[in-house]
Amino acid sequence: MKCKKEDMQLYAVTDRTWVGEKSFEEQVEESLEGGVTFLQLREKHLAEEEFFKEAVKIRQLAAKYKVPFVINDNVEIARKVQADGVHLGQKDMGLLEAREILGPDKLIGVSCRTVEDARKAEALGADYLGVGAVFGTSTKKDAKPVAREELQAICRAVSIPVVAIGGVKESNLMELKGSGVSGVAVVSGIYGQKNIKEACRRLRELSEEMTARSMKKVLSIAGSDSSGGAGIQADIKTITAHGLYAMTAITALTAQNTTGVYGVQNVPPEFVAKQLDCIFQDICPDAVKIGMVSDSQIIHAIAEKLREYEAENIVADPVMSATSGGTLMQKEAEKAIKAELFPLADVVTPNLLEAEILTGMNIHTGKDMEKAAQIIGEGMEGAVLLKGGHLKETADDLLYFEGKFIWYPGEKVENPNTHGTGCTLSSAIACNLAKGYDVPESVRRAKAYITGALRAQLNLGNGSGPLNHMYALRKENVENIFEKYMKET
Ligand SMILES: Nc1ncnc2c1ncn2[C@@H]1O[C@H](COP(=O)(O)OP(=O)(O)O)[C@@H](O)[C@H]1O
Ligand SMILES: Cc1ncc(COP(=O)(O)O)c(N)n1
Ligand SMILES: [Mg+2]
Repeated sequence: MKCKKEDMQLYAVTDRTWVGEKSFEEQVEESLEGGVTFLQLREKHLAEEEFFKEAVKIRQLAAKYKVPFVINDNVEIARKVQADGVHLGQKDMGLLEAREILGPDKLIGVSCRTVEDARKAEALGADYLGVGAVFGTSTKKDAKPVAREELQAICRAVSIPVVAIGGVKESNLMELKGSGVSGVAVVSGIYGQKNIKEACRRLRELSEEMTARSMKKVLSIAGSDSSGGAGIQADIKTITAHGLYAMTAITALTAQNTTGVYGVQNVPPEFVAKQLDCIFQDICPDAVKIGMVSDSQIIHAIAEKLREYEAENIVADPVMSATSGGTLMQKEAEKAIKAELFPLADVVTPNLLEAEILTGMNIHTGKDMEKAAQIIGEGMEGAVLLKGGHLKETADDLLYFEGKFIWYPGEKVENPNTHGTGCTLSSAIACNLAKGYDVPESVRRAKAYITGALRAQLNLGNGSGPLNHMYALRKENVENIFEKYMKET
């Protein structure tokens, strides 16, 4: 399909009614900055020559933001400025004629209001449909709203993307949930607003929520911790607390609690690979965190699959032992993790003890940490985060990123319950990478999250207990949210 459903998320239709202090181009650029995903230039009264000049400028802007750009009605201008396509209303030039002029590769969008028209347009080769008006609109006063049932039926009848148009604004956008549309087309809700960029940001967020495409997915490849504080369980809680969707590939079962590790059962490497096939062939993750991987065959299987599926945003935590002291990685696996997983990672997150083993040096001072991070980073394109949780006075972490050192100073929280801190930190970094933050910002945000989870002072079990992953959702907040939900449903 030439036109992706995601492109329809926030489809802006220009209107020069509100040109004043800001020029038309400034307004369009602001909307692109705010997150518009598709741009239609709509001019009703410009002379041909001016329309052409303007279209050239707007086309460049759209290209700068890598957003598809179409012209309303005017196929000739679309051809001359080499726009990505054209949008045809019911009374505009016919689809076949436009296709003849523009060729097979350009996008042609068609306005329609009924299932019959929608089917016809798809059969004639339309790339997407604009259906409306879905609400009463100030732009087209005579446009009678299309009933929700009809909109739903249209979305079911065609396989090309459908964008809802007509009177869409922040206050009514969510009413389109469940209708099957791929996004919304907005005119005055964008260009009639004082702060266009902010309006677009909010509309985009709402539209993503409406189409339920907004949830990023994070995969944890790690071991299960029966006590729920580290490993897979810590990762699922962390990912969920970040508002994201958690998936898992389990590498080992551990029988452990806050006092120790009492047994480990590794999962056969082929079965780790099988879990990864199932994940990547269906719900492809936006980021991957790797935790406990106890032998080199499992490591090899993981590396192979991550390469095969070209996984992105990989955080590798070289877990060697539990806070309580139990061994979680066999000695022979140390080399494999360095050789096979580190080169694939965007960030690796050793603690001080792991860094000593990986480098063979003793680490006591900040300078030692810098030297160790540099050594670990050799032969890797990604960054090294050397965690300072085991320092005596502070909890300063060090990031070695693109040849530079970035320190994240951290106060040492008085809390003996640190089971799962490393797991939690690495999955929080993966969450932030999935959300689109760069590595230094992802680390900053993850560090803030872990500090809050330690400050919450949860105290469970007889040994070094787990963190409160849910601390940001205080009890009263959760209850309020739930109460509100119960009233609404
Ligand atoms: N007592 C503490 N106070 C504040 N931050 C801590 C404390 N213990 C650990 N951290 C932080 O938790 C994260 C995990 O670090 P660390 O405990 O060293 O890893 P690991 O769990 O792998 O041993 C780091 O950001 C570290 O600074
Ligand atoms: C299954 C499993 N994976 C990892 C850890 C390390 O935990 P930490 O986050 O304290 O380093 C653990 N204890 N158990
Ligand atoms: Mg650790």
